[in-house]
Amino acid sequence: MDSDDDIPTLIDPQEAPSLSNESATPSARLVPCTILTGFLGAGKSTLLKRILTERHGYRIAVIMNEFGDTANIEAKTINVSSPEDPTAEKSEEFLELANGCLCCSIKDVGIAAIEKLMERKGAFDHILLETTGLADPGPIASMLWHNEEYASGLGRDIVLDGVVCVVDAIYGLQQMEEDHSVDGIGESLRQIACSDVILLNKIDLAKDSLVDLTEKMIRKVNSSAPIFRTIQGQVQLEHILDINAYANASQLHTVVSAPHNHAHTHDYDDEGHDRTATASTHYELRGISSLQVSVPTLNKTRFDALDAWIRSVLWEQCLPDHASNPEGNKTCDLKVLRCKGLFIMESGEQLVLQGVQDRYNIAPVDDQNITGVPEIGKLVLIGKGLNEKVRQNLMMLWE
Ligand SMILES: Nc1nc2c(ncn2[C@@H]2O[C@H](COP(=O)(O)OP(=O)(O)OP(=O)(O)O)[C@@H](O)[C@H]2O)c(=O)[nH]1
Repeated sequence: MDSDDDIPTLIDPQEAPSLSNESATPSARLVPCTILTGFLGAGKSTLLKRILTERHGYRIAVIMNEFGDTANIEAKTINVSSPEDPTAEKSEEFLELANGCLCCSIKDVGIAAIEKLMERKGAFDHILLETTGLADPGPIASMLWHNEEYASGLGRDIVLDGVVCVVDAIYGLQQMEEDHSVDGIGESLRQIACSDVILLNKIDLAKDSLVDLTEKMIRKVNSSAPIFRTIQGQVQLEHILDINAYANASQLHTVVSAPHNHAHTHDYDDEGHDRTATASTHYELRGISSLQVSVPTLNKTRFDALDAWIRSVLWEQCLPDHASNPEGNKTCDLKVLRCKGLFIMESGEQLVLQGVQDRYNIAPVDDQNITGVPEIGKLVLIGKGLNEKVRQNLMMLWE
C-alpha cells in the first residue's frame, strides 16, 4: 500500500472472515483492545499496514489516535485519506479493507469514541489502538483496563488485551540512554515499562551486537515482557493479539517455572551473565528499573501483609513502616508504572496480580492452558525508585 493507486477495495464488513468469537452471542462477546506504542519511526505503521492488508482472518479495527500535526503524516503513511474520499479532511475517517479490517482515525480515544465506532461499523474481533502522539501509554491502559467497571453501552464490551511496544533496533538504545525528563522517566522508557510485548524491529539494519545490547537494555527496564526480534514488524499475530495480558499469568509462569526455556525471558547482568534464575534481581536505567522478587508460599496473614505493602507502594508511593523502615525514615519517592505478580497460597490456589499506574487487581488464576503449580511466586515491579531498599523492605514481610 505505497501509493494512492493501492488503496484497497471497500467491502461489506458483514462478509469479512472472523476467527474468534464466531459462535459467541453478542451479549457474551468482549472485544479485546491492544494498545500499540513505540518510538518515533520504530515501525508501528509498518506493522499496522501489514495487519490491514494481510489475509489473517481477523476482523480488526485499527484506530489511530492523532494529535495536531501528526494527523496528516499518519493519514498519508497509512493511506487512510484519498483524493476521492470526501470525508478525508474530517476528524473521523473510516476505510474498510479487503481483508475485513477497518482503519480509522479518531481524535479522542476515550471509551465513548470507540463505542461510537462500534455502533457505526459493527463489532470487531479486535481493536488495535495506536497511541502515536501520546507519549505515555499508561493512562490509556489504565482507562481501558478499568473500563469494564465504568463503561455503559457497547463500551462495556471492550476489554484491554495488552500493550505492544515497537523498539527501533538501530536507534532504540540511544533513545533509551538519552531519555531524560523532569521526573526521570522519559517517553521511551515509559513505553517499554508499560508494555506486555516488545517488538525489537529493524534487526536487518542493525549489527547483531547492537541488537543484543538493545535487548539487554530493554530487559533492564522491563524484566517480564517477551521480546520478539522482527523485520518489517513480521511477527505472528498470536504473539501480539489475544494475549490477555491483564487477566492471565502465563508470562510469569514461564519465567518462574521454566527460566531457561525461552530466550525472551533471560536477564543479564553488566558482564552479560544470565541472572534470570536468581531469587531477586534489580536493574536501573535512568531512574527507571525493574525489580523482581521471589515470593514464598503465602498464608492468609502473609498475603494480607503483602497486599498492604502493595497498597502503600502504589497508592502512597511509600515503603510501609516496619523494622527496616522506621517512621521518620520513610522512603516516599516511589513510582510504579506497572506491576505483575503470581502468588502461591498454602492451599495451592494461585493468584495473579496485575497493576497499571496506581490501579491493581489480585484474582485467582484462570489460565486454561497452564498445568502444574510453580514452586514459588513472584512479584515484578517496574518504575522509579525501586532499589535494593525496596526489595529488602518487601522481603521483611516473610523473613
Ligand atoms: N529496513 C527496515 N526498514 C523498516 C523496518 N520497519 C520499518 N521500516 C521502515 O522504517 C521507516 C519508519 O517506519 P514506520 O512504520 O513509519 O515507523 P513508525 O513507528 O510508524 O513511525 P512514526 O509514526 O513516525 O512514529 C519506514 O520507511 C519503514 O519502511 C524494518 O524492519 N527494516
